[in-house]
Amino acid sequence: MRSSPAPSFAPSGPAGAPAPGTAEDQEARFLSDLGQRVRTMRAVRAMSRKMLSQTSGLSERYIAQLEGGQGNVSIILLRRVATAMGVRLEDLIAAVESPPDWPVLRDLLRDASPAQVAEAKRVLTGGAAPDGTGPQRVALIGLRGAGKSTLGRILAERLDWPFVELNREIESENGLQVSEIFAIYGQEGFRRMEQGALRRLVEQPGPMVLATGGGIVAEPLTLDLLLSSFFTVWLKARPEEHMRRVREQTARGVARPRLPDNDDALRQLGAVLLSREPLYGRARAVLDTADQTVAETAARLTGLVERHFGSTLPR
Ligand SMILES: Nc1ncnc2c1ncn2[C@@H]1O[C@H](COP(=O)(O)OP(=O)(O)O)[C@@H](O)[C@H]1O
Ligand SMILES: O=C(O)C1=C[C@@H](OP(=O)(O)O)[C@@H](O)[C@H](O)C1
Ligand SMILES: [Mg+2]
Repeated sequence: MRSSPAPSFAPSGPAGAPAPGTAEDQEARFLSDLGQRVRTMRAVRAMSRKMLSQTSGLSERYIAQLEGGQGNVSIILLRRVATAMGVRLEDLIAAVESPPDWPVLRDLLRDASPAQVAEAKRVLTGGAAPDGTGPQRVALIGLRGAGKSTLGRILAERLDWPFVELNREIESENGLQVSEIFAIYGQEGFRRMEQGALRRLVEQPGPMVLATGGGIVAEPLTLDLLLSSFFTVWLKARPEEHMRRVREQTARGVARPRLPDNDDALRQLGAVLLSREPLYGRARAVLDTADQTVAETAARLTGLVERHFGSTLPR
């Protein structure tokens, strides 16, 4: 259980079901699950222990103990950890059932059909009813160096659709670079701005190819909005390839956050990819870009999108 990439944001085990074992066993499992959730959410957000330590004020050693399921963290310190990662405290411990109707809604949703869940989400988010054809919108997701920007631009050109880079939208809306937003407002602030920018794009009419930022899958509401409003494609590669591509870009002078050139950086990238795989895997389509040239991948991506939209594409 601990070694598998548990889907984030979901409490482990059926809610309310009594856990087997003695009270001590259950408590040890609770702490271990809590630690696993902290580790997974930190990895999904690509935060090193050092970064989390700096933003939360907890020592790296303390965070390591927490993630290892050792020691009974105080609720205030756990709150600091949650705030530093931009997650809800209840997502770290278990679902908190605060609104009085929550248990009823939860039970209804658990037994609902996919169509009922989709309708409930549409009502709750104030979204428009689907018109059956679906908007001509494609979003590319994946880890840094997946090819979202490169392939997105080529795809948009071939389809003659506008190309939008979400991180550039966020930068122009807020008058700050992504790195500055992270430095000033932290992960939580960036994810809020990212969600706002995505909402505004979704409200715009017309077709679009969108290149997202690698961490867009970290915030459940943002991911849901993306999945429900775009034909999403996960551009997949191996950690070494992500690493090599980003390094080659940096060497060519392409402006992007650097990746340190060491084994630890590769290990971290691998851990981030592993933790995000269940989230990236929610895309409607997956395109493996490993051992492929840009031209080959671009041709396959264009074919994939054309097959999906079929006759609705202008000829
Ligand atoms: N098969 C491939 N698909 C996409 N990009 C590739 C491929 N092989 C090599 N690359 C290179 O990898 C880099 C991908 O970078 P980029 O498009 O900026 O990724 P992202 O926007 O996902 O971070 C580019 O320099 C591109 O030329
Ligand atoms: O993977 C990530 O956590 C991030 C990827 C970046 O986007 P790119 O994938 O465009 O580099 C950017 O959104 C931010 O620095 C966080
Ligand atoms: Mg990019």
